[in-house]
Amino acid sequence: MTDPLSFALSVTWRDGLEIGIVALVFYRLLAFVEGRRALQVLGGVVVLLTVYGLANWLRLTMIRELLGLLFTYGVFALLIIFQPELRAALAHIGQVPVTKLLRREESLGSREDEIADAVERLSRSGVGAIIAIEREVSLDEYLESGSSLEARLTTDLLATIFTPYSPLHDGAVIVRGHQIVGAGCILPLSQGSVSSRSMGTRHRAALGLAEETDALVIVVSEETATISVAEGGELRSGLTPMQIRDLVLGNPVRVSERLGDRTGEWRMPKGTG
Ligand SMILES: Nc1ncnc2c1ncn2[C@@H]1O[C@H](COP(=O)(O)OP(=O)(O)OP(=O)(O)O)[C@@H](O)[C@H]1O
Repeated sequence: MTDPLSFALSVTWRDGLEIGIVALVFYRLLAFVEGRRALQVLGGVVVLLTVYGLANWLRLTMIRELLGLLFTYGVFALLIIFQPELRAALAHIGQVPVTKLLRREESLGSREDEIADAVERLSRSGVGAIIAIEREVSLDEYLESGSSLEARLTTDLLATIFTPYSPLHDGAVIVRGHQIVGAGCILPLSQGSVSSRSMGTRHRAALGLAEETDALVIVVSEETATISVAEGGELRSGLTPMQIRDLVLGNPVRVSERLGDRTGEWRMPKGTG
């Protein structure tokens, strides 16, 4: 048996590098699934693995065999269930920093001000809107459902797009950097269990995108003029344009009313429906 000293001396820089890389991959993986439904399923898998380990240890052969079968076929089921998350994760990996640098816009205006002003204007005039701001995970697949644009992001343009009867007012606007790259886009509806039958599709779509990607999704309610934000699988309501500005900048914001939570249960802002 090797003693601890000779073991420590046998550790090379390659071992350190490998441990570092594996730790980083696990950390990024956990950070990615945090707040998504994958985390809940991961919890279920851990419970089943524990039961399997116990059954193995206690030699409960029938339970062990049954769980073995479940794991064999469960892999295929998980691949189908988590197809959107896997796609998002692969897209995330594919976005190497070089392509990100190339994408940075040449002129850096204050997009947070343009968006906050637009949200304020839309809310004041009771015009419904949904604005998805792309972050690390590409929103290209959702652009396909709407109209592609290459327009500089301005308050006026955002307000114009969502004006009722405008051809592009239905659906979401997608913002990438300082550009509006899509309008009239259809977002995935949240899979969360429905606790309010009056829940509207606009808020459900915002939460759906926030469950599948790391996008910041801003919603202005047509019915209540409430400003909400879906982010990291959570929907928060009752925000001010100033708070929207901070969130676009990436600053944390304290919000009193949380409508959605990480269990997938959520309800609509008071007074809707
Ligand atoms: N999947 C979707 N992706 C993007 N936008 C959507 C989607 N589904 C609905 N919408 C938008 O939401 C509008 C319908 O909103 P609805 O009244 O059902 O939702 P809501 O959450 O109650 O919002 P509001 O409070 O503004 O009424 C549609 O006209 C469309 O513009």
